[in-house]
Amino acid sequence: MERFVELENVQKHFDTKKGRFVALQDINLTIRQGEVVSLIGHSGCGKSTVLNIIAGLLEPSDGIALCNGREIDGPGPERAVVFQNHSLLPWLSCYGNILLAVERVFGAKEGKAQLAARTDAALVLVGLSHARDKHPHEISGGMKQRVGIARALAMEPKVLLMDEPFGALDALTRANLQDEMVKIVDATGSTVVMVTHDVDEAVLLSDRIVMMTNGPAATVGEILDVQLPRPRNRLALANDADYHRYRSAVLDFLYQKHRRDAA
Ligand SMILES: Nc1ncnc2c1ncn2[C@@H]1O[C@H](COP(=O)(O)OP(=O)(O)OP(=O)(O)O)[C@@H](O)[C@H]1O
Repeated sequence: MERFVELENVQKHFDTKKGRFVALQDINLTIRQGEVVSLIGHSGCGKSTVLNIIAGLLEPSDGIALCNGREIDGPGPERAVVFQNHSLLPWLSCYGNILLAVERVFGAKEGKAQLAARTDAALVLVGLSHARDKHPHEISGGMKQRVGIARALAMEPKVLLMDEPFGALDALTRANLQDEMVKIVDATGSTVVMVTHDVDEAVLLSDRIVMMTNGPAATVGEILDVQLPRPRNRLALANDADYHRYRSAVLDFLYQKHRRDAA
């Protein structure tokens, strides 16, 4: 598989009132096309900073970030982001929110019918056709998050970046959405980079789990290859020895090797 996102010796510091704070140091990571990669680590270790560098929302202080062989020099539709809080426009319907993004990306070269077809297809993908005309305040948190995912996918990004996309949801809704995401990833072959705190989510969804050390100067500690066959099924995995082995490896990294006591 082709190298797709590359971080080479990335360092990121922030100049604060108290002086320079080095958040990331020596981050080296290569993500291949079609791969689902999770970033996991304790709070504040720099997961979002890594994601934001790939998104082009933050610039590395040193080193280089590449997408498809080109230096990332700002946000772009090839790298769509889904945040924890859906960030939908409240005055637009579900359909309108997705259409807006679709128009931005494809509006210059496609007609209205094509743009509408893209929008409808995205709603179908996340099972939300029935809610197409509803506004964000009329739907649940899980549905809003699905609209956010549909909006990102409708842009046909080369990489889908997700920052704790299910973090604000209750456990059941989160599980449902994770299951949907498993299917969407299988169906679309998307390249996904996802920040998560949830070990089960990481194992269920990922091809590789990037485990980060604690900051300051956080870096990639270990990378776990998750070789569970796809399609994956939550119930079947509950009794799968390999699943539990992967899960234990992540827990061991977080709570033995890189334990961080509560502040
Ligand atoms: N703009 C900024 N200015 C100063 N420090 C920052 C800034 N952005 C992030 N940091 C610091 O950099 C470190 C990494 O932050 P980041 O948000 O990437 O961590 P995280 O692993 O995503 O955390 P969480 O899991 O709690 O969301 C933290 O110590 C944070 O306080």
